[in-house]
Amino acid sequence: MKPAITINNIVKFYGAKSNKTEALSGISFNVNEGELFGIIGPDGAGKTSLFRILTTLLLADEGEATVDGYDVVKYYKEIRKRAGYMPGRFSLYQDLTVEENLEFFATIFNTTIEKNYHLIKDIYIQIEPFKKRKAGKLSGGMKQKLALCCALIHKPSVLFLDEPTTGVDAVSRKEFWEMLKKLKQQNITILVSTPYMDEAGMCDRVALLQSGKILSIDTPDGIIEQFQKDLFAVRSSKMLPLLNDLKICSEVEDAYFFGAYHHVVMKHKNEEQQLKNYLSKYAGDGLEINAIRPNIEDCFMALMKNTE
Ligand SMILES: Nc1ncnc2c1ncn2[C@@H]1O[C@H](COP(=O)(O)OP(=O)(O)OP(=O)(O)O)[C@@H](O)[C@H]1O
Repeated sequence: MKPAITINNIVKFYGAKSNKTEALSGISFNVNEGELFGIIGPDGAGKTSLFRILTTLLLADEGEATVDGYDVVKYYKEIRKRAGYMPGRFSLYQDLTVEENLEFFATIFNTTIEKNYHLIKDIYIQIEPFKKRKAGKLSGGMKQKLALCCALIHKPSVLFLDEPTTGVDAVSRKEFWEMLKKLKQQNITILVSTPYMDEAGMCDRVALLQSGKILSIDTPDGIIEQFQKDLFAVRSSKMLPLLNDLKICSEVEDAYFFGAYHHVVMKHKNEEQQLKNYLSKYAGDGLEINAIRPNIEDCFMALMKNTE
């Protein structure tokens, strides 16, 4: 399969020599044509820096990258025609209406809303009733839909979406991913970043990014399969002392809060009985110990622990 994006050993620093931040430490990976590829990482992982380099808004200090076959430095003008970019913040003109924002983005790309309406139709009809409303007065979910329409209006072949679902409610987040799946069917390559691990499952492949380094790249199932340890969800009515006890248990590799439970990673296989014995003092406090399958967040936690 032909890569739509190639990233080869990209390094990015900020600040003067004495106070340097290494935002990206030699990142390399490819995104295939028509792929929905997710970059999952917490705040400060380097997601925005990478997006700005790929969309030709920032120069890397080392390495090369191409988008749609074009080098991001030499052929930046070509890339600007071919890439759609939805930055995390400030992509809309708050004082322009919905309609005016869309018209503005169509005009700067020398096209019209009519010409590419088919691309945005499914998304735009959801905000059309509010087309006379100023963007600044829209809800988070509506802003997100409008920003996506604006990024699509010039018919890009590659779409860069930087944290499009941050600060958006759970229903709108789900709807947004459904929209991305539909766009993928139109053979648009999508690189999307998110701090929400639960969104990883919606991507064809994901890269887990932490402190400018890639911890793993694989399909969501592939990442989960790499997790080879026994994992338990544990709870009782005394969650804090329970966590403290788990953290000092010699058989436990890691223990952390996870919703209503603690997730407990064991050092060795088949030690459920040892865990039960160790936690027996919580038997009268509604102790529950369930063996579970890891999710992406567990994998991320384990990978981060390995790089500490
Ligand atoms: N202009 C800048 N000057 C100095 N440091 C910067 C600058 N931009 C980013 N950084 C630092 O580089 C690192 C990566 O930031 P980046 O914004 O790329 O990450 P991110 O994953 O997008 O996180 P966030 O969602 O918080 O923006 C962080 O440590 C950040 O503080």
